[in-house]
Amino acid sequence: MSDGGPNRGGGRDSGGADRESGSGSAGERRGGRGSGRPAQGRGSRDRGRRPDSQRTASRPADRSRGGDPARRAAYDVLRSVAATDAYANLVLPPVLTERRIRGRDAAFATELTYGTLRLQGRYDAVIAHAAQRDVGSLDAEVLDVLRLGAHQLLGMRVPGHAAVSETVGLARATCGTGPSQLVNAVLRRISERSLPEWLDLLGAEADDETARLAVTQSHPAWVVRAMRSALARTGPGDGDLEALLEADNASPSVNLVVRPGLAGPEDAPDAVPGRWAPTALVLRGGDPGAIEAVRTGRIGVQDEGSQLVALAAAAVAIEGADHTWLDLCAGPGGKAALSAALLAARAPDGRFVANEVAEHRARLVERSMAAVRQVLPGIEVRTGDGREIGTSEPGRYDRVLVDVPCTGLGALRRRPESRWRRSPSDLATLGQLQRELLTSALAATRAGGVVAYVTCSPHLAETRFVVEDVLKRTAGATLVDAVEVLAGVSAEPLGDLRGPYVQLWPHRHGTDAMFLALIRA
Ligand SMILES: C[S@@+](CC[C@H](N)C(=O)[O-])C[C@H]1O[C@@H](n2cnc3c(N)ncnc32)[C@H](O)[C@@H]1O
Repeated sequence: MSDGGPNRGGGRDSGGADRESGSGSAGERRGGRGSGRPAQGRGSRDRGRRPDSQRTASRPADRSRGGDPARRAAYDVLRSVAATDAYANLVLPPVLTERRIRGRDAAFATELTYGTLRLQGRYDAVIAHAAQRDVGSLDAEVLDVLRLGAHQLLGMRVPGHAAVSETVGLARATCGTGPSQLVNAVLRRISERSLPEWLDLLGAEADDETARLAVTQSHPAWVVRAMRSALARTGPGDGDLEALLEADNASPSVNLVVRPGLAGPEDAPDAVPGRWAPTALVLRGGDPGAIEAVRTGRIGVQDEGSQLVALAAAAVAIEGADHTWLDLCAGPGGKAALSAALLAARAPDGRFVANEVAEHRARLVERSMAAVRQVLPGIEVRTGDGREIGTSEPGRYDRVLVDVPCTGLGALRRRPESRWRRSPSDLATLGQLQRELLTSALAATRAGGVVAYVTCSPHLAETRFVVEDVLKRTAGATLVDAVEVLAGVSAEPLGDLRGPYVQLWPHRHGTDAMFLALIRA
């Protein structure tokens, strides 16, 4: 649960803005829990304390007429996400900039937007109960307003009276007076129970354990089942399934990667060393864009799990030449930049090809690689279909990274809406593409070279099933124990990993759920 920020009754700093790379509100990370009940006295006291410099430029009367700017921004982003399939982390920052919503108001809007999206499944069940009707029968606009109100009441430290009255004001401004009365009635009913009381109630009504976890932890049931199966196959079993789902609902910290040969930890003085990857830093707060080394690309923003798999891909021993590397699916370029910097340290005259099928993402790769070119001139960024490289350049590369397009179920913390957009049918389409890309990667690798197959999904259909299928059809290819290789690059033992595959987890390692298989061609 998160702090509300000033004028929202919490009165504590709710931290910096969330972003794809994962900063998020410090309030949520602190894990404090409000009562979820009205707290009028606390709210009015805190309103008086709010420094002027932190206020959004609107008077209370304006806020109750039109909804306050932070709540309005969150509402508009939710509407865009629903209506245009937009990504919240791309839509929100420009909205905040254009409307000059800054500081703690920006942090409030960010937490309200991302928290509401992540916990939408939970809140829809609460709303259905309180409204005594199916949420599908509500207008989409009204439902979004109710979700925002539910998150303020049950997921943030906003006093009940402020959450209800400000959200009713928002409903009046966006949906009209009639719907605002419904919003008022439903939010008042929601505010009568605390979050634990609601979770007990919803859990008790669920048909089975999967349904209970799906509704209380706000994940589609098919994702709960997939996570259970994946946990059961990796290390200590699935006893911590609920902890995983909870971790998916929290904002991740911002991880930085110090690109070898380009920068050092002293270039990010507000960060502390990461736990596992020697290249990783964890930002203690603030905007990574304010760091000069980040702006110039010597340091990047990258999940520590992504760093670990790139480090392991570069570390696995190969005999003979080791200077021609390929990243088959490079966009937006985080792993390519780290890998190319590692190649530069080993072979400054080495050649690194970063391939990406989407032109706009290839431009992002170009940008990620700009600073690395200083230490590795032999970088080529290409736009093309990775499935063709195995045929056009057979046996050309010493090392190939194939970080395939996937459902992204391992990065749900960073993509608040993605769990509601994916469906099991995506697995069939992606599975075929993943097999073709891995087959091409193996064909592009010389005998004795190595392919690193990576996903940011733990779904078995995207991880070991793909690898095992392709291996059956590829003569001479053999698995290398990726757990052993990773142990050689990690600063600390990663615990109970079961080889030959590596599967990282948000709740066990604090990383995205990255999967790694190392295959010798
Ligand atoms: C998981 S992302 C890669 C992330 C990247 N390795 C990084 O660390 O920044 C997968 C990428 O594969 C690209 N892709 C999808 N189909 C492809 C294909 N047939 N050939 C090459 N790239 C493809 C997608 O556009 C996407 O940018």
